[in-house]
Amino acid sequence: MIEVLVSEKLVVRVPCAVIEHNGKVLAGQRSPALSFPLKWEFPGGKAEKNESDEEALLREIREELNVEVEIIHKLPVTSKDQGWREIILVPFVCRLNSYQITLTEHEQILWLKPKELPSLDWTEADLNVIENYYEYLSTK
Ligand SMILES: Nc1nc2c([nH]c(=O)n2[C@@H]2O[C@H](COP(=O)(O)OP(=O)(O)OP(=O)(O)O)[C@@H](O)[C@H]2O)c(=O)[nH]1
Repeated sequence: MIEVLVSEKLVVRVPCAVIEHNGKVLAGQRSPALSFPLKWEFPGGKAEKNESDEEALLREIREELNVEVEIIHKLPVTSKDQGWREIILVPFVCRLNSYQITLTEHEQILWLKPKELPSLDWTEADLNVIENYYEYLSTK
């Protein structure tokens, strides 16, 4: 009999923020020292145990950008199989509540008009987020 070992895949839930300000959206470039070096992403990060998506998002944004944001809309959850793990992105459209951004993790940030977003080299999972954001904008 052939035995097949089916290992459980790690599933990582990552709330992230599409932060709007003055008609533009914030994109963050990952550090060259991290996984997916220099790829662009929406700021956020892995939720900790017993933390809601919203709590994790607000904490990550404080940690990464040192600003407060307000959640205004939840976009559809999107997932990406990365081989050894599955990333579940939980995106929220947010507005900035404080304006002095201090970067603690990202290489750089850019403020782009929504239509300019596809010009960057995003992590694969984010392409769905951008599509869903456009869908949201079209219904506003
Ligand atoms: N914050 C954020 N993470 C994203 C996005 N898209 C995407 O694939 N990810 C992935 O989700 C994971 C989020 O992890 P994290 O921000 O908490 O910490 P990290 O970079 O050290 O993670 P890692 O070392 O596990 O890859 C990263 O692997 C990141 O590449 C996104 O738009 N925003």
